[in-house]
Formats: sequence, C-alpha cells, structure tokens
Amino acid sequence: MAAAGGLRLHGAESPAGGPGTLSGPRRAQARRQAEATKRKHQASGEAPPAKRRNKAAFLLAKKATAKETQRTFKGKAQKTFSPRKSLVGVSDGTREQKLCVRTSSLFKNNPEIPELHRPVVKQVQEEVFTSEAFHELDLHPHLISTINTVLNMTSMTSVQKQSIPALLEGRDALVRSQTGSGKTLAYCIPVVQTLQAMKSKIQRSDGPYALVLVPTRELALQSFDTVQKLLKPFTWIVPGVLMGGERRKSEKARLRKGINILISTPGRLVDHIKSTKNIHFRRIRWLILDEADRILDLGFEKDITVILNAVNAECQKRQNVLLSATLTEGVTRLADISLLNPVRISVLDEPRGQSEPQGGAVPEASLLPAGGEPDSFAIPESLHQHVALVPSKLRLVSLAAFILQKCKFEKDQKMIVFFSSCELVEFHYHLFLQTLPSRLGALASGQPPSASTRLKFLRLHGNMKQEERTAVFQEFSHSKTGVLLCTDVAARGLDLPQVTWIVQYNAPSSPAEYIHRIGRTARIGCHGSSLLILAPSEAEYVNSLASHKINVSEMKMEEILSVLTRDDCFKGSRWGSQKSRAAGPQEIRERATVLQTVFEDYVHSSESRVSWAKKALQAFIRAYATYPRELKPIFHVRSLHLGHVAKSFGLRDAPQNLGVAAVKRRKANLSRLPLQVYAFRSLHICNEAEQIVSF
Ligand SMILES: Nc1ncnc2c1ncn2[C@@H]1O[C@H](COP(=O)(O)OP(=O)(O)OP(=O)(O)O)[C@@H](O)[C@H]1O
Repeated sequence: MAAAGGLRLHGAESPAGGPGTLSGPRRAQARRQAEATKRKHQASGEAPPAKRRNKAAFLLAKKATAKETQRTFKGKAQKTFSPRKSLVGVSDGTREQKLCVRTSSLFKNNPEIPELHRPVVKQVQEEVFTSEAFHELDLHPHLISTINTVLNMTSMTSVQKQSIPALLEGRDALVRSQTGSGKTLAYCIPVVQTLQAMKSKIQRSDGPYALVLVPTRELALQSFDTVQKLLKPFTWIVPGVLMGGERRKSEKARLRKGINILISTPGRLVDHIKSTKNIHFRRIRWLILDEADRILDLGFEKDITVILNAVNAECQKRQNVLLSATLTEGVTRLADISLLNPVRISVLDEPRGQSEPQGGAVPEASLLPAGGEPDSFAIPESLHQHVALVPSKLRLVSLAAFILQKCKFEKDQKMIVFFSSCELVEFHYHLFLQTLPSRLGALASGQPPSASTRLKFLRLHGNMKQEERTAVFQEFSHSKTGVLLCTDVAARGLDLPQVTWIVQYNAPSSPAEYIHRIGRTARIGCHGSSLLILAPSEAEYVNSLASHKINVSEMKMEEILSVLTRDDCFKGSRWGSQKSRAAGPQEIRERATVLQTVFEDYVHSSESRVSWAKKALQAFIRAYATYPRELKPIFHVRSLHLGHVAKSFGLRDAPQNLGVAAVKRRKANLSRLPLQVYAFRSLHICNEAEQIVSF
C-alpha cells in the first residue's frame, strides 16, 4: 500500500503515545501542543495526569488520518495500516480517558497483524525408540547392568542402535539424529566398552585415551556426568573435564595426575595445549566432536585446527566421530579432513529421494543439503510448535502473560525463554523478578507470595561467573517447575528434564538454532511445546521455517493476553469491586495496560533504571542488526519502530534525539557506511541509548 499523507516520525510518539500520524503542519501543531503539556508538567515535577495525557493522545488520534504509515530508519514508507483493520489497534478515546492507569496507547497504532498463510509442510520424522535392548549388544555385563540399573534404560534409541555396533567395529562416523534422541550414549557406550576391554589395563597416568569436544561448559559437565555413571564398574578409568571459567591451576594438577576420558570445550583445551607441560595425546584412541556444527558456529574452527594438529602430531590411528542434530556445510568440510572412510548415520524416517534408504548408514548426500536446497530437520513428533504475531508494543506484556498462564495457572510447567543476548536476559530476569512475583502475591491476597503463586525465575548466559552458571544449571535441572531465561548458551545439547515449554522471544538466527532451541523440550519421546514470538513485520519467517519443513501453528495474541482476566491483580480501577464479568476484548486490553504500567512504573522509578532499560533496548537493536544476510529482508533494524520497541522495555517514550534533523544529520554523515558498520559505530561508540536511534 502506498504511504498516505505525511510520515510518522519513527519512534517519536507523543508522551501519551499518540499516533503522530498527521501530515505536515497539522502534525507539528499537534505535537507542539502535546509537548507543551508535557513540559508544563515536567516543570512542575509531575507527570501529566492520566486523563490529560490520554486526552492529548485522543486529540491527536482524532486528527489522525485513517491510513497510517510507519517511517523506517531509511525514511521510506514501509508499511501502511489502518487502525480500523488492526486487530488490536481500535482506538477508543472515551474509554481510555476513563482508565486510571498512566500507561497509554498500548493498543493504538499497532501495525496490522497479517493473516498467517502458513504452508503446511510434512515434517521429517524419526522413530525415537527401537524394540532392541542393550543386552542384545556385545557389551560387558557390568556395563549392561549399569545402563539398566544406574541409568534406568533398557531399550536402545534408533541412533544408539545404529551407532553403537558401527563404533564398536572401529569405524569413524558422522552421526545425525534429532534433538533429545540419545546421541550422548551413542558414543559414550562404545568408548567405555572399548577402553575397559583393553588388554593392558588402563592406568590413570597413561593420560587421555578418549577426547570429547563440546561447545559449552554446561554440555561438558553433562557429558562428564554421563561418562562418570557409565564408568561406575570400571573404577580404574578416570574421566575428567576441562572448561573455561574453571581454575587452570587445578585443571593442570588433574592433568598431571592423569585423565583417561577427557571432556573439554575447545578454547580451554587449546589453552592447555599451549601452556600445560603435562598434556599429551600419545594414547588417543577416540576423538569425538559433539554438537560439531555449533563448535564451528562459535568460531572454534581455529581451535579445532590447533587440537587436530596437536593430536595428529602424537597419534595417527584413532577413531573419529562427529555428531549433531543439524549438520552444516562446515561440518562436512570438517568431516572430510578428520574422518576416514566414515559410516554416516541418519535416523530419518522419511526418505528424501526414492533411491535413498530409510535410516541407517546412508550416503553423504542424504545427510546434508543437496544442490543448495534448504536443509530439512527432523523434529520430535511429540513437539507442538506455535507462533504468535505480536506488535512490538505488546511484546513484553504478552511474554509476561504467557509465563503467568503456564507457570501460575497450570501445574508442573517448566519453561525456557530464549533471548538474543546476555543483556536482554539480565534485563528481563530482573524486571520479572522484581515485578511479577511480588505483584502476584501481594496484590492478589494482601499477603506475601505463597508457594503456589511464587514464580521461580532463573537465568543463564555467557556473562555469568562459572560457579553461578553451574549452580543455575543444576538447580533448573533438578527443579520440577520454573522459568529459565537464557541465551543460546543453553540451546545446544543440554538435557534439562521435564521442560514443557520453550519460548523464543527473539527469533533465532538460523533454522538450525531454532531446532536446537526447541529441542530442549520433547526429549526422548516426551511431550513438549514451543512458542515463537514474532513481530507482524517478521511474519515471513514462518515461510522461511516451512522451507526447512518446520511446521508451526498460530497462537493468537489475544488468547495469550486473556489469561490476565483470570488474575484480579491486573484489574484496572475502572472495574471497581465488580467480582465476575465476562472477559471481553476491552477488559483484556485494560488488564494488559495495568500489567504494562507495572513494568513502566518499575522502570521509571529511578533514573538508573531508565538508563538500564535503555541499555537493554540498545542491546536488542545491536543483536537485531546481526541477523545473517539471508534473513535481513525479514529482520532489519530499519523496520523497527523504536517508539514501539521502547515500550517493550518498559520505557514510556522512545529515547530522545530522534528529531528528523538529527536523523538526517547522522544519515548525511554515515550514509556511505554499510548498515552493520553504521549500527556497530553507533551502538558501540555511544553510551547513551538515545544515540542509537540515529543510525
Ligand atoms: N536408550 C535410552 N532410553 C531411555 N532414555 C534414554 C536413552 N538414551 C538416552 N536417554 C535419555 O534421553 C535424554 C536425551 O539424551 P541426549 O542428551 O543424549 O540426547 P541428544 O540426542 O544428545 O540431544 P541433543 O541433540 O539435544 O544434544 C537424556 O536424558 C538421556 O538420559
């Protein structure tokens, strides 16, 4: 649709969140009027009273043209929408004036939520379990009884059934099977079986016989735990873990004493290769790369080269295994240089081509994207995937409402929420921790929060100290309920039991990452669900997922928000003491506004909190600017509406300095820079969030 009338200044809403959609002088006049009101109240040290703020918004709204246009950073009309058509954008000034909350305009001037014409694709499926038992394998009886009694497992999963015999034969292998399908044991069992069977009994001082590389510290700990359990009857074989964040000195001491199965993150191992005298690879029989594609994604390629060279220099003959739920081109390259005549194991049920076998050892072409076509990923059958299209202004309340819906009103729910950066995790963690539980407990009953209303929030990201990361990982692992807010540090390989919901609040940067994130639920045949939250402008991402055979069904935002009507602590004063009332759309809006007010009041309770929220907003934009080129048409900073995004950080207004002149000035100075550099300069050089709006 063509832009109608004048353009709205991007992100420069009136204090009351008025639409600011007027053209030329009328808009300027209306804005001056609104700003004068604001200045007057600022001068007297007060916020404009709610009614007057809303009145200003109402005046602007009345003058607004029916068709509205978002102005992008480019200054181009990008999308037009009509408030009338908007699902949540119906303006009702009279009613708004009656509201007694200061937050305004949450439901006005939102972009139209497009119809989601999602193509239904047939997802690639894998059969998780087989009817074959571990005791049918030629394993040491003590190993079988450990698997049965310590791990409580009897039958093998498909990937185990295919991998264990192949690895016991001494073959190199490239293994791909869906998340949560038991890949860890698929390599740990053959390693333990071969090492315990060695003719000359292994001595601790022999040093490493098996080297397992994993991308993250938590995964290193988890794999270590599995190996340790399997080694129970074979006490002479010593496992050990090396990882960033731990004390090098104590790791050196352990290396000196001897570690036979060494599990490590690549970076820390390279550290030791360079600086520890006692590390050697003379007896290496196994080299295993778990989550191989992630190891490469994280930029460990150089480290892997250093490790491969160090191992090759001391020992040529060994078995090499690469595993992941998603294999990328990088992994094929790595497979080419590190695997010798490998067996390629894939557990896909659905044949990709008529000539291809179903599951089992398959030719390379069926493991990897053929002819440049998008790769398809197997997703557990019992995983139900959803997507919700939520306008930027409503993202924060929608997320909070969804958490409340699942974790307050439903029993035994355990949720992981993924964010795009450490700063975003920190911001939402503290915001929710300070606002949601206290509000729920205190306002609902007048009493301190009870166990039933208490929401447990945890967070996990790469900027935390290692001890804290480990403690959180353990706590969430052992907990039956709770909400873990995290970055992709938790996306790979982590086996956190009983997770029922995965929420992706910021969309992942690749379909592989999407698969690994949702793969933290519905593990090993259990049920689980996922929710991806997208802005209306990002709806196209659903098609991008479909091209990788990922099927998502729509969850309506109203459905998410409607939970607020079940909780009287979100009742606006408008409803007074009325007890029961049918929950209409207006009541949902009012309650969402009350919740938004809780967030805004918290953020605006001090200068430092405002600047904290601005920094989080800055981090969001910085992360948004890093989507890969192929996703830029869907996720582009230029299509962000800063004023609306600011609301999702509890900020009442867009950060200042967004005058047209400022934008033009910055554009003139920086127009020759590519956007990434543009964003990078603005975001990294400037401390004040207000300056980021200039790119
Ligand atoms: N044969 C089995 N029977 C029952 N449970 C099993 C079996 N094998 C593995 N499991 C359990 O299944 C869960 C998932 O296993 P694992 O973490 O190895 O999966 P994965 O394929 O490596 O997943 P990801 O791709 O996410 O890393 C673990 O809790 C593990 O203990």
